[in-house]
Amino acid sequence: MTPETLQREFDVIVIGAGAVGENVADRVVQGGLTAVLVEAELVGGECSYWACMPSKALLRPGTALHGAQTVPGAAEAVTLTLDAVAVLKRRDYFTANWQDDSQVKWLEDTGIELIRGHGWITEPRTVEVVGLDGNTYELKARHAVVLATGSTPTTPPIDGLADLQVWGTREATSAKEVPERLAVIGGGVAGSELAQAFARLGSDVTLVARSGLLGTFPAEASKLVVAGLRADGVAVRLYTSTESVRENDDGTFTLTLQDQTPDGRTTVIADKVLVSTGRHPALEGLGLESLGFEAQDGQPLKLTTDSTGLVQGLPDVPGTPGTPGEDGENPWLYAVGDAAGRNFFTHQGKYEARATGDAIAARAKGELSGAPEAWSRYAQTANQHAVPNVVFTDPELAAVGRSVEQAKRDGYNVSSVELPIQVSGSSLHSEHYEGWAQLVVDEDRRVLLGATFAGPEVGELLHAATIAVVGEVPLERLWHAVPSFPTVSEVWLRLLEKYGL
Ligand SMILES: Cc1cc2nc3c(=O)[nH]c(=O)nc-3n(C[C@H](O)[C@H](O)[C@H](O)COP(=O)(O)OP(=O)(O)OC[C@H]3O[C@@H](n4cnc5c(N)ncnc54)[C@H](O)[C@@H]3O)c2cc1C
Ligand SMILES: NC(=O)c1ccc[n+]([C@@H]2O[C@H](COP(=O)([O-])OP(=O)(O)OC[C@H]3O[C@@H](n4cnc5c(N)ncnc54)[C@H](O)[C@@H]3O)[C@@H](O)[C@H]2O)c1
Repeated sequence: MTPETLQREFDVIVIGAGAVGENVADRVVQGGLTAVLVEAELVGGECSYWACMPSKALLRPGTALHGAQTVPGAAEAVTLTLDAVAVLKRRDYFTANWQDDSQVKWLEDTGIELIRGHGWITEPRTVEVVGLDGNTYELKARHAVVLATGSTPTTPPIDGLADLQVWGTREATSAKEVPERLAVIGGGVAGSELAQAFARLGSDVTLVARSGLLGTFPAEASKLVVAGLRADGVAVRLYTSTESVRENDDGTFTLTLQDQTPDGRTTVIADKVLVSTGRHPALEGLGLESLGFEAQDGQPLKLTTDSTGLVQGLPDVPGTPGTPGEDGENPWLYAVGDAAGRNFFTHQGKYEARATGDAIAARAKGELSGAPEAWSRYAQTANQHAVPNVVFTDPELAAVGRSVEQAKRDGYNVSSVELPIQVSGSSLHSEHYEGWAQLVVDEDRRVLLGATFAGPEVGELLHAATIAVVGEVPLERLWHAVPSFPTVSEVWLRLLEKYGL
């Protein structure tokens, strides 16, 4: 067939069909508008195929086995090692073998149109797509264009690295074999989770972190994860920088590391190197320069959005229809999820998507003008107060809201209360259960600003804290939320008692 140029018009164009883009499109269609999703790869995006789902599928069997190994009676009944082939097979199931048919079916059922190809903005409210079918699409949006393009790994400036075929998180989460020796560069969430997953699958893992591990968490919490990784045989190298990476003749890699010891330089040899040193919004090649946005100081381009996801600072081009006036009327460009650069979590991106989709529909119907009220369905207010975050290592880390330091920086009159988790529920859970919990309190209002938990399976404790933070539940009322006996949640009671209630 001869390639064609096809012109189409929709109420809303969403570029990027990850979990976040899908949710924006869903909400605008529920709001009575038409929507098209433009997707260059797989519908479902990073989370479904190369991030959350496969990484958790790789981790869960190890956590289940370790759980059984730490409970007398069960320990005697289980073997000591995972069946790596079966684990990889289960991971393949959770990624649907990297096929997006079921997600495409959901789009069809929901009334969302899909155009496969790379899209970019050519002028206000106009997106061009080079379709994977060979056609070119010129799309016009009556109401909004939404950037839900996700994020891109940030490559660290390590000598030699740029020339080598190393793993990023995509290669690690979709690995077909377990490497004998794996070196992980980056002590953040992805590095910690994947180091443990591969160690438990049988790799000899070295994890190199230039500072502490999981440095956004309180040290008492992250040190439990360091201990957990070391117990699994991971060589955790903290406060160590990677000077260079070289490929050897036999296809292995040599990392030269610098630590803080006097003659602090060592080498590590690995069969695979995983680089997991953070991500930045995927905003390149989207035509944003044509709208006047430019990257600053050699850093990747970053956008600023308001509480509805509306991109701020869109230059007003006189005489161009569809550009916002100085008072912000006629808004049309939004960014959500990883592309918005605020949080890099699927759940929070989907939350942003729901608010943005509803705001677009409400603005189109004249039901919303200007900025929405905080905590209304159109505002991403939780982004400022209560972003939940679980690290799925074993033990897990779970946090929501402000840390003590953040709360002080934001001008709150802060106190905190901390405890090791030692309740009947934790001792029943497993032998030698080790955990730690912290509440961060706004002393002026006597409400929670944040909470952190560390320990086996504490991720499931987090939502109670999220509700308390979002609900601004006074501590005196929280006292009446009685945790069941004998659950690990009894740590809430101990924390409130220690606080003085
Ligand atoms: C290893 C790993 C594990 C993770 N685990 C978790 C977890 O357990 N829990 C959690 O909450 N978060 C987790 N995350 C983060 C989570 O994956 C992201 O926050 C989430 O995927 C962001 O969703 P998104 O829709 O914004 O972007 P994406 O999922 O990246 O989707 C963006 C889509 O846009 C498409 N696209 C980009 N540019 C264009 C273009 N110009 N034209 C057409 N299409 C385009 C891409 O192909 C992609 O499909 C993890 C991340 C990693 C790396
Ligand atoms: N469970 C989850 O929710 C989950 C799991 C994995 C990833 N994610 C998300 O994906 C994103 C990417 O994960 P990530 O672990 O790559 O990012 P991250 O920001 O969590 O960690 C990056 C780490 O790399 C280190 N680093 C940065 N530059 C470096 C350099 N030049 N040399 C050595 N170390 C360097 C940082 O100090 C940091 O510890 C995160 O923002 C996270 O939100 C979430």
